[in-house]
Amino acid sequence: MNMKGILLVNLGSPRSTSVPDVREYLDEFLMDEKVIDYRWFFRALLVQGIILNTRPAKSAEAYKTVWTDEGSPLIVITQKIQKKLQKLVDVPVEIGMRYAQPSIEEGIQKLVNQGVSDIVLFPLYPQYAMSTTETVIEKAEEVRKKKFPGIKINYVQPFYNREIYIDCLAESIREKLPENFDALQFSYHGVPERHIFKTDPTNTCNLNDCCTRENNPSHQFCYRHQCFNVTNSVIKKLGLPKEKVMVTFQSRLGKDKWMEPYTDETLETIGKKGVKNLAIVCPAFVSDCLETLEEISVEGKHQFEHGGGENFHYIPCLNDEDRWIEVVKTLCEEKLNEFYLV
Ligand SMILES: C=CC1=C(C)c2cc3[nH]c(cc4nc(cc5[nH]c(cc1n2)c(C)c5CCC(=O)O)C(CCC(=O)O)=C4C)c(C)c3C=C
Ligand SMILES: [Fe+2]
Ligand SMILES: [Fe+2]
Repeated sequence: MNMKGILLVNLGSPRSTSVPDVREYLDEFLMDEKVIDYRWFFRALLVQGIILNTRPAKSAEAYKTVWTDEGSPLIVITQKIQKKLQKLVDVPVEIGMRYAQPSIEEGIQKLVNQGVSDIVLFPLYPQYAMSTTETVIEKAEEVRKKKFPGIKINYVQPFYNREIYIDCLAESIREKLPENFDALQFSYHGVPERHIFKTDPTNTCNLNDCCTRENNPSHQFCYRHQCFNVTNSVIKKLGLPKEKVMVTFQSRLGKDKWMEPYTDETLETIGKKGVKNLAIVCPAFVSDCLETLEEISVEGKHQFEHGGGENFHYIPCLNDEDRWIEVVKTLCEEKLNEFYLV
């Protein structure tokens, strides 16, 4: 029988906080056609001609504020998930990053070296997006065809609507919610609106009410729907009234129209509208990273306080919580078992 293994894939971080390492990372990341979806010439003009002149120095400073002795939080947490999962399953578990190191190719190579030929690859993103799930699968398929034509890869699908995940997220939030809060803000990583239209094979999403309607055919590929779906399912489990909940989108880059409302603008204004005590959670990320630890916990807190808010409470990601590792195990095992059916 073929030997099986698991590859956990996350986004990736720079090798270090030095400006050249951050530049190299941003170059690989932003030159991905699934992230900045312009034609090569215009993408290169924007990324290599403009963004890489100024952004690496700014991002390097931000990375320095979250970096730990062990390295980037995103990588360190992914390694912790790997170690905990390895204790629960009897097949090898490795990690790979979509950008920088350890690469998806390195992760697959480590599994192959242990005799694995049937791989369950888990993109660690709850919601589908062209710039996350889709680019991971495309890259893994490219690597498989070029370097490992004899192996099989079975992909764990976005799990935004899986009850085990929603239960886990809701419980994690419930434990960390402060006693008194005026609002709970769900801040998801944003994407340009164009990305949603581009990946909608049904052409039925208009980024309006349809994203919250039941059974619209575009939901499988609509990041906006999947964010609302997570929010609604979680608040139902928590028994929170809708009036106390906000959904916003963070981390926009460039001049395109990104999904609204924007997290930073919301944080600047809600204090004056009476939200003095705020809890905020970021369910587009399963592990804490630059975008949660710096953009939300530090910058977001300043924005909120600047706009008249008083108590800002950041709720960490699932990271290596035991109940989340159980969810990862279940989702991987479902896909491992599918190999027996083929
Ligand atoms: C056009 C640009 C970007 C799109 C589209 C995008 C989508 C997207 N990203 C994540 C998750 C993460 N992004 C992270 C950092 C980050 N993202 C962008 C740009 C886009 N992301 C940039 C330029 C950066 C780098 C940092 C910076 O300069 O601000 C991270 C953190 C990485 C880390 O090392 O900690 C994550 C995670 C999702 C989920 C997503 C679409 C849904
Ligand atoms: Fe991003
Ligand atoms: Fe939609």
